[in-house]
Amino acid sequence: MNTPPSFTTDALIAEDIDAYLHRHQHKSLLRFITCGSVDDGKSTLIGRLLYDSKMIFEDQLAALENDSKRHGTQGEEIDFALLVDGLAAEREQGITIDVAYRFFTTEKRKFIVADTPGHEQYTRNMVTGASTADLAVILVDARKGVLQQTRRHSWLVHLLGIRHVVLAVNKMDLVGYDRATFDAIVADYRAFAEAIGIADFTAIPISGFKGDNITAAPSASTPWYDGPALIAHLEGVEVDNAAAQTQSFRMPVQWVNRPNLDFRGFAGLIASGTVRVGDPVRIVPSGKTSTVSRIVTFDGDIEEAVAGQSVTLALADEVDCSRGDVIAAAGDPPQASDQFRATFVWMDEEALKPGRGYWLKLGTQTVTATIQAPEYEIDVNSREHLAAKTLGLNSIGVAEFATDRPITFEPYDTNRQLGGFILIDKFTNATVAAGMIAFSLRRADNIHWQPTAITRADHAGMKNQTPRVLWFTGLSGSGKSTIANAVEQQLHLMNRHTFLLDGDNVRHGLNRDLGFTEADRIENIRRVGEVAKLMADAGLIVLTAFISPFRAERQMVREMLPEGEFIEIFVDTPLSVAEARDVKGLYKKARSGQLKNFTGIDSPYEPPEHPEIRVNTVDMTPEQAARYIIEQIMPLK
Ligand SMILES: Nc1ncnc2c1ncn2[C@@H]1O[C@H](COP(=O)(O)OS(=O)(=O)O)[C@@H](OP(=O)(O)O)[C@H]1O
Ligand SMILES: Nc1ncnc2c1ncn2[C@@H]1O[C@H](COP(=O)(O)OP(=O)(O)O)[C@@H](O)[C@H]1O
Repeated sequence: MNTPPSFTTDALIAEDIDAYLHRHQHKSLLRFITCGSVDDGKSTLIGRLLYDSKMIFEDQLAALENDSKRHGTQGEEIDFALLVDGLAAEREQGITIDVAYRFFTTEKRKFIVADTPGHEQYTRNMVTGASTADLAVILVDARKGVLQQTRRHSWLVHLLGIRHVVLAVNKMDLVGYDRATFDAIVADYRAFAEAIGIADFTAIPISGFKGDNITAAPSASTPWYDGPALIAHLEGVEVDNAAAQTQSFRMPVQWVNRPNLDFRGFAGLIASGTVRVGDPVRIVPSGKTSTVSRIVTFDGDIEEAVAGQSVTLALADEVDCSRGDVIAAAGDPPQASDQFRATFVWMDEEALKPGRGYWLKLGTQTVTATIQAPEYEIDVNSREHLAAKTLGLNSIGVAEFATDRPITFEPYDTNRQLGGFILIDKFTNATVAAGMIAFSLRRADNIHWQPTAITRADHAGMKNQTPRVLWFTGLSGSGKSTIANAVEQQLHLMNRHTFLLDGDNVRHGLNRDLGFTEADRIENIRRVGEVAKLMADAGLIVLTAFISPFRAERQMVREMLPEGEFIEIFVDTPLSVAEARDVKGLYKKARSGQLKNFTGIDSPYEPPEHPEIRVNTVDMTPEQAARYIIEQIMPLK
């Protein structure tokens, strides 16, 4: 029989508070998640863990006893599920809908458990809970065995890099503690686990409700079971950074610590490996090398530090290194690339927009990333690959990513911290996806930025002007082309070197493969932005006349250019006026349903919030509007 683990008692708090706190501070921490369906008894199990570890305060306990009598499903006994299903809304629905983090502790270890919902739609919450966990407890109802949901959760757990899995076969009391039932479920799960690459798992027959094999094993009802109790297993499982410590040294720089002129250090959390004073290191992506001269911590200098420690490194040489860089073992640095392939989970109500720029955060790095249309979506139930043009809420897919500057990373399989990222919508600031990098694309490794001898300043200087991009935006028929034409003519008369890129014309050549879906419009503007940038690099004053209906893409082009070079001109013509003009008869077609996705009718237009210039074509003639614009942009030099 395994020795039952001893939970912390409150006695020590009263006797010697310092000893109590010291003991708690120096215990290791295990983060784990529980996955299971609403009825698998997950909340009851967590409630029991909290209850048995005495981490519930007295008043909460009293409330629990009251609540159990009122709402509980367990008669006069305490309903542990109520402890966990804290939210009123959840109680009403009878399901757990968000990730709840609970803390408890035993004599040997501290625990943070993320309770993730089992409900079909909530992949997002599950991913959130799993992203920081070292272990997953997958609950199965002994009466039902391995279900679709068990398989889905197990696959996600594996995908997210959790390498320790406990299969908790719950409600054994309801199957008469039958060994054959338990063995059959374990055999069934083993076959599945092997197929998806879960190398090993620990199966434990339990009853969260009755308490069997939770704190002591074997329980009197399962004399045939010779494994550990759940708590003993959680206390003993080796998840300290053993693996991370054997890998090569990497530390993403969080900030540069410069308290005075004599000291400059780079602070961060060591993601993997070991670093010693005197070690040669390389800074990625710059590639500069140096040697560690000091390792400074809160408690003074140390000779050696390992994965999981927060330290400040001082280097022997004055090298450029700032937030977002990674300091790594000189002989085995991680890669830096601006194109890679990744698996990602979409977590926003609004679907992925291929081609749009999102903030990508990886460790301490933040860059702009654009995502191509997914190569495929993965059916989380069957793991089949499905064709997909985008990803919606809770979908998982694989796609190629491109970033505006190289980021330093490692494949997620090797290093969760340097391979995992999130995507953030630039306008709403919502976290819209979580992803795992698979590998850098070879084409990114083989394409290098070629420095040219004649710079953009040389080009502009030769033309004796400052490059600009005059970006006209507005509804179809608002007057973009007419006014842009008039502006170009006037600039031409002033001996400026200009070029006008017009929507209709570009769509006949460079962009003739694009239509008017959201994704095509995003790609249209991306390409036009790139061309406008090249022309500005050549020293030209570029005028563009595209509807460019989305703020995000206009912002993307703005960010591609040096500050002040992008001038957004909003041709602010009301829809009714543009429609009345109907130069090309397109509004008529759109209204009659012959033309789909027409801007302003059944496709959105997002007006600029802070355009540099706004022209009102109701009050101004095209010539007046053009003159007004010229006045605004003068002196152009
Ligand atoms: N569905 C639909 N919606 C909007 N516009 C349509 C559509 N179908 C064809 N056209 C014609 O294409 C011109 C707009 O192309 P753009 O490249 O400026 O559009 S976008 O910026 O990609 O949204 C636009 O030209 P302008 O009238 O000069 O704006 C239209 O003539
Ligand atoms: N004040 C004005 N500014 C611009 N265009 C005007 C104005 N008043 C009338 N128009 C007419 O509106 C139409 C605008 O068409 P166009 O310039 O092709 O718009 P867009 O390029 O935005 O689709 C033209 O026929 C133009 O003569």
